[in-house]
Formats: sequence, structure tokens, C-alpha cells
Amino acid sequence: MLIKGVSKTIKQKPILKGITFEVEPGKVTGLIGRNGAGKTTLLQLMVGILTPEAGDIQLNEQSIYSNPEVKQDIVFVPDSPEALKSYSIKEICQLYKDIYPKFDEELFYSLLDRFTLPKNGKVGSFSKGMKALFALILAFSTKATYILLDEPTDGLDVIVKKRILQFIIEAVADFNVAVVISSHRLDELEYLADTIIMLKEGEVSETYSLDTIKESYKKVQVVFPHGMPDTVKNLGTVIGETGKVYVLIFEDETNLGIEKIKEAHPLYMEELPLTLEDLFVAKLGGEQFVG
Ligand SMILES: Nc1ncnc2c1ncn2[C@@H]1O[C@H](COP(=O)(O)OP(=O)(O)OP(=O)(O)O)[C@@H](O)[C@H]1O
Repeated sequence: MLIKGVSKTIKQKPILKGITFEVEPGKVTGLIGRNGAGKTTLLQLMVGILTPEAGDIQLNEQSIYSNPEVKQDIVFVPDSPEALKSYSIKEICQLYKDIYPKFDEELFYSLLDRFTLPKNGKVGSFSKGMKALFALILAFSTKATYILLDEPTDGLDVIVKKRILQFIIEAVADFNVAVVISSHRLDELEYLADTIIMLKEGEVSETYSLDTIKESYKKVQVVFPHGMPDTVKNLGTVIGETGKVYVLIFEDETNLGIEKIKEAHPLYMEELPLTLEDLFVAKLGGEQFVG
């Protein structure tokens, strides 16, 4: 799926501006950004619920907007799938079979079994976690290639969360689907995603490959008794400062940055394990997060 220069304005406010990236089957793409960055809007554009003012979204070079049949290969799971609650499980199964020609009823019921969800009755009687699980099962049962999930683990208990994450990993491998997940749970995305798309001010501000993120960026704790020299400060972003102890994030594929720090003779220096959360704070936090 190619997201090609997509722009969207809602109520005269530009929300997304020229968003471009590609989503591939067999891969998990994480969508991250501050609250209101436009993640849900982007997912809604990718499934055709919303249409962009500019740009296009294409599957095999076919626009999803001018070829509605290609949308059968895309399914979106909203963060609170409330629309389903007044229907029975059987009715929903029928509805999905009508919309998604590849819907696999056998898989649907076997997944309900596996996750010990009831096979009869109304979804309205399910707990929040059961509803979230049910929505995921439904999405994967469509056999659509592109599965878009908005905050899939929001508000779920740890056990259900672990099962859902495991399920997503297995499904991506077993069914060769592309999963796009919008989430604030950066630890989960770190575990699940192959690629991270970071949205800032309506644009893609960074694209990270989780395979190389740890080589490309460094997180270092340093102590400078007389304050941090500018040569070091200019390397990247200070994400923590306690007295004379600084925590710094910077791009350093070649280890030149580490050399620069050593040249400045810190009292102490230690490389710390970098997390996606560190990059989020460094790139999107702004000054108010330093401290
Ligand atoms: N129907 C609407 N009417 C008015 N404004 C809207 C509408 N839908 C979205 N917006 C605005 O678009 C912006 C992006 O919203 P969106 O829900 O896509 O962000 P998000 O990144 O998913 O946020 P969050 O992380 O808080 O879920 C916000 O400023 C929001 O107020």
C-alpha cells in the first residue's frame, strides 16, 4: 500500500500535509505522534472512511478512492469498536461475510474458541477487553491483506494485552498481512513493529527501522563538573538533566559523537540502552520535557 502525498484538512485546520510512506505485507508498521497528531485521521484515510484533498492511497497502483473494490483488502479496527455492540456474533459474522468476500468463517470461530470468547449472544455483553479481542479476531478473519489498528491494547489488562500482541505477531507471520498500528504504547510497538512512522505537525518527521535504530542512535549519560560543553550539547538532544548529570540522545552511526564526548573529558560517561520512548521525547518533547 502506497500512501502518496496525502493531505487532509478538517474544519479549515490542516491535519495532514503531504504524507508519504509505504506499507508492506508481512510487516508491522507503528504510527506514533503526540495526541492530536493525526494518527486516527490517517488510518481513516487509509481505509477510505475519509478522502484526502490531495494525494492518493494505492494498492497495486490502484487508487482505493476510485476503485472501491480494492477496499475489500483493507480493514480498520477503531479504538472503541462500539458500533458492533447491539449485534449478535452471528449477525456480525454475516455482515462481515457480505462486506469481505474472503472472510474465513472457520478461522473466525476457531479464533473465538482459542481466545475463549463465546460464539453466541450479543457483543454488547462483552467486557472492554473481550470487545477489543473480538474486533481483532474479526479483522484477521476477513483475510484482508491490510489491517489497520487504532490503539488495539488501550485499556486492556496485562494478560489480554500479551495475548493480543502474540496473536498479532503470529497472524503477520501466518497470513502475510500488513499491520499498521497507531499506539501510545511505545514499549509494545518496539516489540511488534518493523518500522515506525513518526508524525509531527501533520508531516512524517521520522521513519525508523527498528532493526537499525539501536545502531543509528545513542543514548549517553555524562557528567561534566563545569556544565556540558557546547561541542557535546550540539550533538543532539538533552532529554534529562539532574545537577551535573546529563542524558543525551544523538544520531551516531559512526561513533564520532562518542569520540567527541570523550575529547571533552567528562568526569563519567556511560552508554544507556535506547528505547523508542527516548526518541519520542527527544524528537517530539520540546523543551518542556527536559529535566
Ligand atoms: N471530526 C472532527 N472535527 C474536528 N476536528 C477533528 C475531527 N477529527 C479530527 N479532528 C482534529 O484533527 C486532529 C487529529 O486528530 P486525530 O484523532 O487524527 O489525532 P490522533 O493522532 O489520533 O490523536 P490521539 O493520539 O489523541 O488519539 C486533532 O486536532 C483533532 O481535533
